[in-house]
Amino acid sequence: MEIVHSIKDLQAGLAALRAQGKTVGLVPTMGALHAGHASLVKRSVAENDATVVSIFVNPTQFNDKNDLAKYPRTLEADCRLLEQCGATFAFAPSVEEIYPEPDTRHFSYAPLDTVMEGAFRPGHFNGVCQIVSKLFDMVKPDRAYFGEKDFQQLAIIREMVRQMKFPLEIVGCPIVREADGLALSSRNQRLSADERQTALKISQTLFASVEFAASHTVAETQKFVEDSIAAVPGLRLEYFELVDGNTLQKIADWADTDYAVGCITVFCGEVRLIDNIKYKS
Ligand SMILES: Nc1ncnc2c1ncn2[C@@H]1O[C@H](COP(=O)(O)OP(=O)(O)OP(=O)(O)O)[C@@H](O)[C@H]1O
Ligand SMILES: CC(C)(CO)[C@@H](O)C(=O)[O-]
Ligand code: BAL
Repeated sequence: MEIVHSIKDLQAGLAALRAQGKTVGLVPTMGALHAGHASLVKRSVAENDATVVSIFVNPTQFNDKNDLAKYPRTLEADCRLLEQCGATFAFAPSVEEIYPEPDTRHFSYAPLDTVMEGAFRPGHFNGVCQIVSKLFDMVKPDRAYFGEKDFQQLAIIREMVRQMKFPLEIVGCPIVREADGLALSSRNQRLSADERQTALKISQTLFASVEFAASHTVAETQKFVEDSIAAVPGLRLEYFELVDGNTLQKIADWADTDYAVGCITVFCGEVRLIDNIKYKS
């Protein structure tokens, strides 16, 4: 595996592969890699001749400076994991390399990007689209891999690709969880041992809500989740929304969709965690 920091070096390496007719997969990340990321990388390695993994804590998608400052950075360990997964390039650019001047482009995919994370992290998806579109332009991948843990992000990137006609395939990958159910997240590293136990209630509540939903209305299921989280000291619910998985609009009745998804964001102490779950129709 080659570790590259400049766009020029990355593109030189990619040109050599392209000249041999090789396909390229791209896995965009912000580093602090874990088994969730590894699942995306392994899938790309299996489906493409070469895999680029970008490691870049993208400042334009952070609306909270504290969150940006505290985001874990573990480049050496990340590169060891990527090597084991069979990645071809780890692309770890500086902020100046990616944004030599401010990116003034504005991306708007309303109503997909105005609800949930879009409402609580103003500008977040604009920043995500800025960096992801730059990566698509730089790498020109055949396929790009994103996790379903960031469910709304995946929907917005699919819409960006559709509208901007990027000639690539977006591959959504299932959420990887700890053995006890907690969704893997780089931000889990910031949890104390006690908080880690408390955070477990998030996935447990989602799993329980799927069983509950089988014999209750959407409104009752909403209340079940809200009450379950409120009953846990140390957790603060930011939102829980039951939405159509394609439109991301709230549903009022299970019959409104055959693809219902519950998206949740919870503060565990100071750490903001997200998760989601599908409901059977
Ligand atoms: N547990 C997981 N299962 C599957 N994919 C995941 C998981 N965690 C992250 N990903 C995916 O990895 C890619 C990079 O995500 P990112 O670097 O933000 O990691 P992260 O763990 O989601 O970090 P954080 O949630 O703290 O921002 C995204 O496409 C994301 O959806
Ligand atoms: C897609 C992404 C790498 C863009 O910075 C980020 O939003 C993430 O890690 O999900
Ligand atoms: N995984 C989404 C990146 C972020 O939280 O900014």
